[in-house]
Amino acid sequence: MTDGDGADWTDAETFAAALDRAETREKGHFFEFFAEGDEIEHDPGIRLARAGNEQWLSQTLNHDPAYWRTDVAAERGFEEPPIHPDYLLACVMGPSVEDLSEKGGYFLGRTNVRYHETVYPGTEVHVLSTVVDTRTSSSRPDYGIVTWQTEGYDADTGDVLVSYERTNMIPRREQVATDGGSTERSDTYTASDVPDLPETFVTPDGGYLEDFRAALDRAEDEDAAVAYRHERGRTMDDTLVAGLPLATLNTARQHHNRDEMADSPSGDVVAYGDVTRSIALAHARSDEATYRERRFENERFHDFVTLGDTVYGFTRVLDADRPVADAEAGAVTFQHVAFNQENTPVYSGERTALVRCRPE
Ligand SMILES: C/C(=C\C(=O)O)C(=O)SCCNC(=O)CCNC(=O)[C@H](O)C(C)(C)COP(=O)(O)OP(=O)(O)OC[C@H]1O[C@@H](n2cnc3c(N)ncnc32)[C@H](O)[C@@H]1OP(=O)(O)O
Repeated sequence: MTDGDGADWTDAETFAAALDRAETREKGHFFEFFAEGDEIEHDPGIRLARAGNEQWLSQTLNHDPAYWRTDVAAERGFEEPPIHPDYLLACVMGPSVEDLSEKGGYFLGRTNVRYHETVYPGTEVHVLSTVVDTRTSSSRPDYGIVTWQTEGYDADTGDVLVSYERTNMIPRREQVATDGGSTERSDTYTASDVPDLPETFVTPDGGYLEDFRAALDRAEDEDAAVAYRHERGRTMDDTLVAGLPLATLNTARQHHNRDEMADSPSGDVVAYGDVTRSIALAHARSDEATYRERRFENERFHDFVTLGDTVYGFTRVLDADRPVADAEAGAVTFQHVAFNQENTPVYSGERTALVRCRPE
């Protein structure tokens, strides 16, 4: 095979020499690119399709029929089966990766996740991020830490659908002197991540609002916590690790480039944080009568999840309100932990959802 100048590209040496001389057209941005207050519109945007929603829900075990059965959707007060909040969130973060984090680095956490509207299939979503904080990582001189506020909004109406603050480690173009912190990995799950745990755990009798309220009352009498694990686990396969993030336009090499990841600390591709969390949340939701998702706070990704790892879930119930008038549901605040087959926590976060009252 020769081109016009007679170069033989199938000759290994010729091609290796060409690659050596070639400049790489880079993707993504280094830490130095980001300055507080900068606004970045993420051009790809995304169109939310029912097929993508159903693929996400089936693969992550979020088997809640309100998201595909019209009769159940109507009973739950939706116009038609809507887009699931986990899928919506992942689809808003996905198109932002190319601009914000494709250069590499780790998704550390997210907070202030708010769902502003119910979203239906066919919605075109545009995504906008604002840099809210940049700082040097004291423990890893090759990285800085950036926090962005991101909003996904309806391209037709301009209404904000979901918003959150996300923090990543981002590689620096230039290394800087640090304050001398260690570059060793710290214990990634610290006591401060979990409220103090009493000796005794109480498990609710069921998944309705009354069950959570009764369990919290019982726990208070016995100086116990309402906490339990969920039985299901989900082993991370190619569909979950590479397929689902790509379906949200997430271009992070961590999920789909095994060649590049072989030399990274994880040694292999790692799961998209939104997939890992959605699986643990699905395990939790399978033990509760969810009505609506409301908000998430203090989400942290503590450790890598790689191909072949299995994701399980653990839940502590922190609070349960009285029913909201007319909705026949009330707010429950949970702390969820995703953990792997070695019982290592990989994700934790606080979630408030409306949970249905027991039917009459
Ligand atoms: C979409 C996507 C990628 C993308 O987006 O393209 C992804 O899905 S990718 C997959 C999901 N992700 C992961 O797989 C990461 C799992 N995780 C780990 O493997 C370990 O966590 C670690 C190796 C990253 C770090 O390990 P570690 O060094 O032991 O961790 P820590 O010392 O706790 O944190 C180090 C510094 O980050 C500061 N820090 C931590 N958390 C927060 C937070 N929430 N807000 C603000 N600052 C924070 C901390 O304050 C410290 O700052 P300093 O460097 O200044 O001390």
